[in-house]
Amino acid sequence: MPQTTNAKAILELEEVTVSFDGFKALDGLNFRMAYGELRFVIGPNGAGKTTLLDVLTGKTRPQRGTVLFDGRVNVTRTPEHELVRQGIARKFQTPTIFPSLTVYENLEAAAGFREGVVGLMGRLDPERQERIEEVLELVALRPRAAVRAGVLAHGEKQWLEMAMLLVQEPKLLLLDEPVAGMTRAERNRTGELLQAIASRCSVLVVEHDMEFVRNFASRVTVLHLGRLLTEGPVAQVQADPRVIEVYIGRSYQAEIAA
Ligand SMILES: Nc1ncnc2c1ncn2[C@@H]1O[C@H](COP(=O)(O)OP(=O)(O)OP(=O)(O)O)[C@@H](O)[C@H]1O
Repeated sequence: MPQTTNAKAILELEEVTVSFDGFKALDGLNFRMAYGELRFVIGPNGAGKTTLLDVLTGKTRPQRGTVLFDGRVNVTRTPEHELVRQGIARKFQTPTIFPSLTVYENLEAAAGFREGVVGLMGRLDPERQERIEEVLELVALRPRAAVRAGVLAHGEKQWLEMAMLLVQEPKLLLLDEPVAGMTRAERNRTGELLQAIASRCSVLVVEHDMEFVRNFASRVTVLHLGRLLTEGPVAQVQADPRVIEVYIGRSYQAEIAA
């Protein structure tokens, strides 16, 4: 019943407040995301973007507000490892791959990880092998499957790490500045990849690179001072005077109008 599924939110935050010694990194934040969305979150430095990701993974616990994942998981009261098990995956900027293992072995290790199976020593069942094959295809790393991960290019390492998260079949993938340090070609490939990934799971991307956001985002959320400033299609958000205002003095010409 796709209609029902689409209507349901993968994420629902209500009035979420996170204070650090009285300073509100998130200040009554309301945020909703539907299943299958590729959502970009932008905002000036200190807007609360990283704090939002920290709340979603259970790393930071809000003082106020509710966070509901998948219509049933009370995020603020669930241990971090349980949130991973429930399907929230986060990719940090620095890849955490095993450099001395091949691309395929990295994926085997990741595929075995979720169920506590020792993927490196034993054989994976056919279902997991099939999942690895599928994901290799998706991230276009099939030709590199036998290559040691340590020698991959920067972009390829990032895609491998995304693939390692995808073989664990998350419901929600959180990405923190996925294109930082990438070449233009790598950024374009990553944009296409994120759109493809969104057909398998919901994706929330925190991003600074405005050109990338313009090229690949459909729906954008703008945070400012720990609150939701505005939200909507990328063109509408870019033209919003409030968004222009908060970016002025922060290289607006370079970041937004380039
Ligand atoms: N552990 C902490 N202790 C104290 N203050 C913190 C802590 N974590 C974040 N902050 C503050 O909360 C505010 C929001 O930080 P956050 O990192 O979420 O912003 P951001 O939007 O991710 O910014 P950036 O784009 O610079 O990464 C900042 O002013 C930051 O200094």
